[in-house]
Amino acid sequence: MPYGPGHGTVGRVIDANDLTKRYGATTAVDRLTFTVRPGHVTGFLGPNGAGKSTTLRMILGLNEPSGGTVTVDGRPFRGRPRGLRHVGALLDAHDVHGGRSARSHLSALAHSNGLPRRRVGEVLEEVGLATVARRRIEGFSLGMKQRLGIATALLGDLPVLLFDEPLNGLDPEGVLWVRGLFRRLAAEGRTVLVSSHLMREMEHTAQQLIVIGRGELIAAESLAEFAARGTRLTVTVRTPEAARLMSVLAEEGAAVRGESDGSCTVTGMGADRIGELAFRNRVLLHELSPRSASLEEAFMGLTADSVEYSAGDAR
Ligand SMILES: Nc1ncnc2c1ncn2[C@@H]1O[C@H](COP(=O)(O)OP(=O)(O)OP(=O)(O)O)[C@@H](O)[C@H]1O
Repeated sequence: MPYGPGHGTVGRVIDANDLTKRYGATTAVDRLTFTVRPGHVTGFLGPNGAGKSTTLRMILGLNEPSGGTVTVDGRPFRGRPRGLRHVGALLDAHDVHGGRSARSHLSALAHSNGLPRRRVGEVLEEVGLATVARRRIEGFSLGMKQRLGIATALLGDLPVLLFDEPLNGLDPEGVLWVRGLFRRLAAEGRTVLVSSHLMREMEHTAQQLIVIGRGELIAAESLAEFAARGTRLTVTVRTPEAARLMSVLAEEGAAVRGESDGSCTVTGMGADRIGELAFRNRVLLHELSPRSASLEEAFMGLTADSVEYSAGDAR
């Protein structure tokens, strides 16, 4: 897709300041402050109900903040939604008229937003729906609807793009395609904000992260910074003398957990020190493997207190 220097390089920043949204007694978004910059993909992460969609809707001006501000291009919300001429967005892939074809859906949007007709063909090609463009949308799979939603977001060829859970329903090939697309859009100098409730989806998609839980900011940093802060080293140890090793390590301040497969998981102590203590206490080791917690584990650890519904909840 053409996106030349004529579009300029300023005015692609999303700035939220103390952004708040209340629905009666529910605070969906709670004094969120963050900045989303152009040039890389920013993942907007949080468990279900964390307030991601509400935040995206406020960025678009579809919901009015109860407090604070959010600006795109320095312009605050002024009571009028930002249409397809200002910010490209995929909010809900199901929110389309099923009786229409993909082409007529996009043509109607292009017409009502004053966008050139040629964009319809271009975005259909871009998202891989050109060959099914005349089929009714109601026969589309969720993956095809996601592609159509992405086409809608791209229609205006805009510098700021928002995608709410765009990877939902895509097959592995579709996920790879969408990752490549987002990276290219960001490399072209656009601001790309992508929401998800799964770290494993963002791990290979985003370079920057904004993590929220129960409407509050938990982290706003690069993926590398998040990984360094959130992951903690554990060591897997196998020994025929587990009980003795556990007491030796516990005495030295490490936390040791026995696993169902007979191994021990040690936290709070490096593999070197564990090996040294085992040697000194003549404990035979069969395995000593350092292991970093996955980003998914780090994300779940950081948001554990803010999950609305978790396994085991009697709701
Ligand atoms: N129109 C509304 N009226 C009342 N409560 C709402 C409304 N919209 C959202 N909420 C509440 O606000 C909170 C945040 O919802 P939101 O949809 O923004 O979260 P989310 O992070 O996008 O979650 P999900 O991934 O499940 O869509 C939830 O507790 C939700 O029930």
